Parts: sequence; structure tokens; C-alpha cells
Amino acid sequence: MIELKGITKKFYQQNREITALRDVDLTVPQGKIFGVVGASGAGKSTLIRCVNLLERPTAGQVIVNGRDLTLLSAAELAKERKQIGMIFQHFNLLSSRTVAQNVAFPLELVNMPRAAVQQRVTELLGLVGLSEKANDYPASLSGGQKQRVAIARTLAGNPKVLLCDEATSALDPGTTRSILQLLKRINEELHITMLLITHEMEVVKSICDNVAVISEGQLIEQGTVAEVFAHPKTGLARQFIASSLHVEIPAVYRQRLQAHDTGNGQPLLRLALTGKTVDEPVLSDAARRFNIGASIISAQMDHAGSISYGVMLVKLTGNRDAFADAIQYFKDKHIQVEIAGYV
Ligand SMILES: Nc1ncnc2c1ncn2[C@@H]1O[C@H](COP(=O)(O)OP(=O)(O)OP(=O)(O)O)[C@@H](O)[C@H]1O
Repeated sequence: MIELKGITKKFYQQNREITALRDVDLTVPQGKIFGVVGASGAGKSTLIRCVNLLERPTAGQVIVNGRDLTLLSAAELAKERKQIGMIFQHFNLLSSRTVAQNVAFPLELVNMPRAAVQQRVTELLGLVGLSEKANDYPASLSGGQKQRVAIARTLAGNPKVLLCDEATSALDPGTTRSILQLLKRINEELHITMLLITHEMEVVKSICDNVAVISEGQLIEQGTVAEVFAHPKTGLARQFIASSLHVEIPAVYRQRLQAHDTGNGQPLLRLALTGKTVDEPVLSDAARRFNIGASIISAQMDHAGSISYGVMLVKLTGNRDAFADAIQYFKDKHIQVEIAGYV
């Protein structure tokens, strides 16, 4: 279990004070995967580095497995850090060592007997699906394989907690999925508690139990993934959710899209639906109620756990006088509405 209580982190640079984290409270329950999502510069790296005290908070408590790390001596801290594994965006492997030697490295540091090291390395490479690559060097591996080596290496120390610092940001979408599945399997089989930071809601959606949104050093929203996807409270959370969905305006519409209504334009709406409304027949209801046409130009629906959500590009036609009422009706149904333009 990880608990951050009232964490503030300030950096001082040439008489300038930068507050990277402001009074952050966050709890990752035992055995859960917690994702923190935020834009560049929001404070994600600083936050995750505070958990193992790579950055020492200016104020607040960092409690990992029941002990407040900020109160420990250097020797005690070194011991506690062994329970905290970390993986990075750029893998941080030792290029002069083979895959097996990289995984063996932390075990050699604690003077584990050679035979035991070998056995453990074999076991770990099996777990991450890299048995065949034991004698290869990192330079000959793909990005996904390198991250698997890094995961095996960090698991060698039997951590109770794993910190993932943008672990899939350097990988293509297919490889990202396979690494995320591996992390989920490790979480389930080894009961390792995980905190990950990412700028992609996609990552959160696929493996996290809980999510927090960070902006300018503050957690502006947090909850279970199902809660946040179903009822996002902040515009930023809605933006991150929408960015994990993609609807393009087809070229045929884009070419004649006008920013303003010239008198006979038909509004093209981008509707973002969450769990609350996704199962309701809102388009047909609006059509009937306001005597308009509402045709779907393109759409993508998705799921996070049991929650459905999605975005739709919809063209309104027919009774022009009722367009504004129809848009208000969508908003009343908790649908986020953006007028993409008029065609
Ligand atoms: N060592 C440092 N000295 C001074 N300022 C720092 C330091 N580390 C981070 N910052 C500042 O703290 C803020 C948060 O940075 P941080 O790296 O935690 O953000 P981030 O969300 O991880 O961004 P990115 O996704 O781009 O890595 C930024 O304004 C950054 O410039």
C-alpha cells in the first residue's frame, strides 16, 4: 500500500521557486493499480519520484507498506527501497551486460549465491517471456523486449510495490498493449501494488483500478476508473477521456465546413457521451422532441470495465429554429457538446 499525505514539492532555481506538487493526497490500496494522468509539466515524474524519495518532498508524508519513508535514516531507507521496484520510459538497461546479466545484477549486489541467481534469472525470464534471449545484448532487442528485461530485473528483488514512469511511452501501440497485459498479469499473480504515471488515458483504461488527474501539481480529480469515466467532473478529465477516442471529420465535410452559420448551415456537433447517457436513445429522442434530423457521421464507442463511453459526430438537419434547444437538451443529458462547425 502506498499513501501520500499532504505532499508538496518545491524546486528552487536561480531565486525562482517552482511548486511542482501542491498538497497531494493519494492512496494506492494493497494489490491495486493506480494511474496518474496529466499533461507535460503537470508534476507526474516529481510525484512518482517522491514515492521512493528519489525526490524528497518539501512537506508531507510518504507511507509505503506502513512506514513513513521521510522519517527513516539513510540505512533504513535503503532497506525499504528494496521493496519498491521502478521501471522507466527508456528502460535503463546496462548495455555491456546480456539480458540474463542485467536481470542478475540486483541479485549480485546482495551477494546471492551463483546457483540461486541463475535459477531466479531463468524463472524471471520465463515470467516475462524472454527465455530465448538470455544471452543477447540489449542493443539487439526491440523496445518491448527491453522493457520486459527491465521488468524482470526489477522483479528480481521481490518488490511489494512497482512504480511505472511512462513505461510504455516509447513503445508502439501493439507493444504497449502487450507490456500493459504483462503488468496486469504481474499485479494479479504476484499481488504487487502499482502506481503508474502516464499522459495517455488509454493506459489507464486498459489496466488501472483507480485514476487521478494531475494539473499544475494538484490532483484535481480522482476515483475508480469506472467512476471517473462514467462521471468525469473536470474538463481536463473529459479531455483525457475524449483523447483516448478518435473521430475525424470526413474530408467531404471538412472541405465545406464553415466556422459560423451563414443562414442555412447545418451544425456538425461533436458529442462526448459518458456512462450516464451512452445507453439512452438521445438522438432519436431529440429528433422526435424537436422535429429535427440527427444523423451520425462517425462515432467511436469504448468501454472501461463495465462503463461504456464514446464520441460521435452528428449532423443536425430539418427544423432550424430548434437546433439551439436540441443542443441544450444534449447538455441537460450530461453530454459534452462542441459545435465543430456548419456544413
Ligand atoms: N529538478 C528540478 N528543478 C527545477 N524544476 C523542476 C525540477 N524537476 C521538475 N521541475 C519542474 O516541476 C514541474 C513538474 O515537472 P515534472 O517533470 O514532474 O512534470 P511531468 O508531468 O512529469 O512532465 P513530463 O510529462 O513532461 O515529464 C515543471 O514545471 C518542471 O519544470
